[in-house]
Amino acid sequence: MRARRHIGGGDAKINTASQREPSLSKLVLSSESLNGILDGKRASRDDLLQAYAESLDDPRDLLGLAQTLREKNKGRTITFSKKAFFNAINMCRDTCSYCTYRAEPGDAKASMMPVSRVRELLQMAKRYRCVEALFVTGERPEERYPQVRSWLLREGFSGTAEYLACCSQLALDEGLFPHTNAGNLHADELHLLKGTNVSLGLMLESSSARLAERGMPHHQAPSKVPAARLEVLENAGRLRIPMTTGILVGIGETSEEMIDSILAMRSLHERYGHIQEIILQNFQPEPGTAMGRRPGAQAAYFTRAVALARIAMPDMNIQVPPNLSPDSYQDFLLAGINDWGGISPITPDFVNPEFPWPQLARVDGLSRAAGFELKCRFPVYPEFAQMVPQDLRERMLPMQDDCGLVREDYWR
Ligand SMILES: O=c1nc2n(C[C@H](O)[C@H](O)[C@H](O)CO)c3cc(O)ccc3cc-2c(=O)[nH]1
Ligand SMILES: C[C@H]1O[C@@H](n2cnc3c(N)ncnc32)[C@H](O)[C@@H]1O
Ligand code: MET
Ligand code: SF4
Repeated sequence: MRARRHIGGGDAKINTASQREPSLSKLVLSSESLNGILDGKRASRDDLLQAYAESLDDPRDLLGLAQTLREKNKGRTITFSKKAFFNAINMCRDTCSYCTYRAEPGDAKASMMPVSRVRELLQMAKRYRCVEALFVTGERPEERYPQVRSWLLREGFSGTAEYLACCSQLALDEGLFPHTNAGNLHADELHLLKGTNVSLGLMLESSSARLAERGMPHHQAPSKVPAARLEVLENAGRLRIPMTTGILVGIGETSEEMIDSILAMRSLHERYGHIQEIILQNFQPEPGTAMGRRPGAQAAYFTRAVALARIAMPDMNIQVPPNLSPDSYQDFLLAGINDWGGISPITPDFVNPEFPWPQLARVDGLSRAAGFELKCRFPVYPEFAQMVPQDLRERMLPMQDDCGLVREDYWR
């Protein structure tokens, strides 16, 4: 027997959305398991597999439930981070077949940012009233390239982590808040960076070891073996570091593997309580890479992945970057997201350089038209700020509003 239930009928809070999605105001969930989740039951693996399978015929229940859970837990706020992207060192020990970020020493796009250039860009970022300094590097570049090691030594550092700690301190001194994603780091490196970063990032990408097999995207990327990524994320949990993680959708995983990846992130958070947000990144083929002629993640599949993440983790912060879906990103507001991630007024997305950031005014307008209020957050979400060292937290106070977000008069 299938349970039927009406939710949200006549509820003023979903009026705007129902203008875009007329079915929502009289949402009927036709499966018993979805109704249970709506009532607060934790979604099981079978629930998610079934919800996905049923959504192939008609996605409305899946999306309706995701949107309702989002509203219940996150209200009508959509956040973003006003950031500058520091392409710190883009040489990399690994080679992922989707990646156009990595460079060989001597390439025109090779980057090793001297501390002096980092400081200049920080000052410009501050003039544009950015809040976040996002530091990104390849995977342990000095282990593969002697040129990188000797450059680091000339700059006065024994390795990439030490260099990043110095860059992060500079960011704090210029009034920005660092968030570093340098790939897999050892526990002592995580500990070092916790001292200067309000959060760290490490994409799980996928929990499927199959993707590291011959002919698959992570075959030449030992750091992307799921056990290795999960170990770093666990170490970060033991160190109580607010972590951003996420998955890359559409790189050859099955829908079952995509669901297992979502569950792997949920399990980490249930054990350590430190996953502050989950990024769902849709694969976009980049010219010149091994996967450059593959199709990008299919929009309908990706949207289901977003909704499943919300259903698996009703109160998680869930992010989709707007630049990778330039014509349709506003649709993800109705699939359960509550964050747009970093948007930069001054630097490109070095990972997907073909995809410029949208203008803030446009993101603001589209969010508002869908019934959501755009707010600027720090690279650490308010509910995770208590995990941040006291001295860093104090630096946030003057820029902070009553909710722990960035004051309007600072960023607008
Ligand atoms: O908030 C984050 N966003 C991260 N992002 C998202 C990024 O800011 C953009 O939203 C996407 O690159 C959009 O293309 C990354 C994007 C990359 O392409 C590569 C690495 C990252 C890493 C992070 C990260 O650690 N934290
Ligand atoms: C920094 C993050 O960027 C993502 N990433 C790397 N290459 C691509 C691509 N072609 N399309 C989308 N995301 C990508 C990965 O998830 C990586 O972890
Ligand atoms: N190399 C790191 C990773 O893949 C971070 C940057 S990827 C462009 O996790
Ligand atoms: S995605 Fe990260 S690990 Fe993979 S090749 Fe690019 S820089 Fe290296």
